[in-house]
Amino acid sequence: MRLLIVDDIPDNIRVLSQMMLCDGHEVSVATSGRQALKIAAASAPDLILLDIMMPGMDGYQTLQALRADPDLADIPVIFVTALSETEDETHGLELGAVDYITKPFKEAVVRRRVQTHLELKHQRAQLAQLAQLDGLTGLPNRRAFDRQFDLEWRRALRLGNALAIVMIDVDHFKGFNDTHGHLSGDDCLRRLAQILGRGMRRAGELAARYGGEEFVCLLPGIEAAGLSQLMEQLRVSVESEHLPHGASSASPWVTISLGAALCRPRPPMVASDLIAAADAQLYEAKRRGRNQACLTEILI
Ligand SMILES: Nc1nc2c(ncn2[C@@H]2O[C@H](COP(=O)(O)OP(=O)(O)OP(=O)(O)O)[C@@H](O)[C@H]2O)c(=O)[nH]1
Repeated sequence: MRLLIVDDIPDNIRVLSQMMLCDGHEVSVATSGRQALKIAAASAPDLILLDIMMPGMDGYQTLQALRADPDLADIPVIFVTALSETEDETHGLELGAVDYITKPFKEAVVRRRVQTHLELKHQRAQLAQLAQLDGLTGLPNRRAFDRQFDLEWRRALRLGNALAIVMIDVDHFKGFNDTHGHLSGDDCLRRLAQILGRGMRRAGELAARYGGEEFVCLLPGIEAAGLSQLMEQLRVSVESEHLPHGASSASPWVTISLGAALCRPRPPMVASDLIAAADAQLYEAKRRGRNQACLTEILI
C-alpha cells in the first residue's frame, strides 16, 4: 500500500518510514502541509500519517484542505502528534481523522492501527464497487448508470459533444418466463448482459441493467450512422445466439427491441429528456413488431 508521512521533523519521518517500509508499504514523505497536498494529489496515497504542529499550514488545516478536495477527501488520515490534550484529539477526530496517535508512540500499536485502517479502506472500496453492480447479471446497475449518465451529460454539455442512450427490452419476456421457467429467464438475462457488455468497445461506453428485463447503453461521442450500426449489431448478436423462445411473435429465438435517442446536450434540454425520447423509440420498435431498432436524433 502507498503511505504518505507528513512531519516537519526529519527524525520523526525516519522512524515512521522505517516501520512502514518494514511492513512492505511504499512510502512518500512531506515536511509541510502544502507539500503534503501536492504529493497526495500526484500519488493518491492509501493512507496519510499526519503531524499536527508544523510551521505554516498545521495538520488540522491540512486535513481540512484534503477534505475539501473531492479527489482527496476519501483518503484516511491518522494524526500522529505530541498534542495529547483531550480537546486536541477530539478536534482532530471531529475534522474527520480516522484515528489519533500520541507521541511517544508504541511501534507495534502504530503498525497495527495502520493495518486496520488500510483493511477498512479496502473493505469500503469493495462495498462501493459491489453497490454499483447488478447481482444477477454482473453488469453495472441502475445506480451506476444514473451516476455515469449524469457525468457524461455534464461533460457533453461542457464540450458540445454528442451523447446517445439506447434502451433495450427483451421481447415477450413474460411469455418466456411462463414457457421456460423463471430460472431460464434469469439465465437468458445473464447471456444478454454478456452480449451487451461485449458490444461496448470504446472508452466511456457503458451497458447497464436498467431494471427487470430492460437494459440501457450509454454512448458518448457517437454519431447517428455509428449508432444505427451498433444497434443492428446488438440486435443480430442476440438473435444469432439462438436461445429458443417458445412464446414470441417476433422470432423462434430470444430477441430484443431497441430505442435510441441522440443529441448534443444544450439547455433547456435536461438529461431525463434523452431517456424519455429513447423510451418513446423503444415503444415504437415494439409497436412495429419487435426485434428491431428505432432511433431519433434530437436537434436543438
Ligand atoms: N426471470 C426473470 N424475469 C424477470 C426479471 N425481471 C423482470 N422479469 C420479468 O420480465 C417480464 C416483463 O414482462 P412485460 O413487461 O409484460 O413485457 P414482455 O412480456 O417482455 O413484453 P414486451 O416487452 O411487450 O415484448 C415480467 O414477467 C417480469 O416478471 C428477472 O430478473 N428474472
